Amino acid sequence: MFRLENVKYKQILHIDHAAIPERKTTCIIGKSGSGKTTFIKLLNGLISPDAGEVYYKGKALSQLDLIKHRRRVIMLQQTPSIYDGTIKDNLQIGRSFSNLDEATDTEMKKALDCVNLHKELKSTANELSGGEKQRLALARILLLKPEVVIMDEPTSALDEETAHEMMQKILQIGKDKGQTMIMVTHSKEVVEAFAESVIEIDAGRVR
Ligand SMILES: Nc1ncnc2c1ncn2[C@@H]1O[C@H](COP(=O)(O)OP(=O)(O)OP(=O)(O)O)[C@@H](O)[C@H]1O
Repeated sequence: MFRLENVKYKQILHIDHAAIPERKTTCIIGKSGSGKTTFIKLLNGLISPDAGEVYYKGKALSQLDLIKHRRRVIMLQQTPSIYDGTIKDNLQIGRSFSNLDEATDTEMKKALDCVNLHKELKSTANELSGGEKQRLALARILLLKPEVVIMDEPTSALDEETAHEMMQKILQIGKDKGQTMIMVTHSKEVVEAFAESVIEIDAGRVR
């Protein structure tokens, strides 16, 4: 689904070749500072390589409309963006960015349930804890229909048990929708339990 050929980005990444399969869960692993976040930013076009090319379904990203690309390839950043307003506002804003109709209250409550966030839709989003904000951002993604979901350490602010349970649900939902899931993780347990493909980055290179 993704292919990187001779990609260079600053002094940070030098990728001769890497590929990510469609409709599978791929984990990106590697030490802190090795270039994992930079790697996934290249995939959704948040940054562009200085040399080489990233291909999505055989098309060079440099030739694609990146705004449209980012609706198909959604990225959940390490520190999620939470906007002023209620939980409901924060869920709807994702829908509107993706040009989708508003979600119903029932759909929103179901998404919150999936990520074990048991709060009222009218609660103020910025009063949530760090882990709760992370789960709200995940729920926002559950209400969208991307082809690819990229997550940067999605459960770093959660305890192990909650993290595992939630990942299981999110990845299952992704599979049911036929989505490709890509996830940066430091957790060996997550890799063992969920990875169908693994890319290890070591000092900016794929091992
Ligand atoms: N815009 C930038 N300009 C220059 N250097 C950068 C930039 N962004 C990141 N870096 C550096 O590139 C290296 C890789 O960063 P990156 O965030 O991709 O690592 P990471 O593997 O995701 O780390 P972590 O696991 O700690 O999140 C780091 O040394 C970082 O300081």
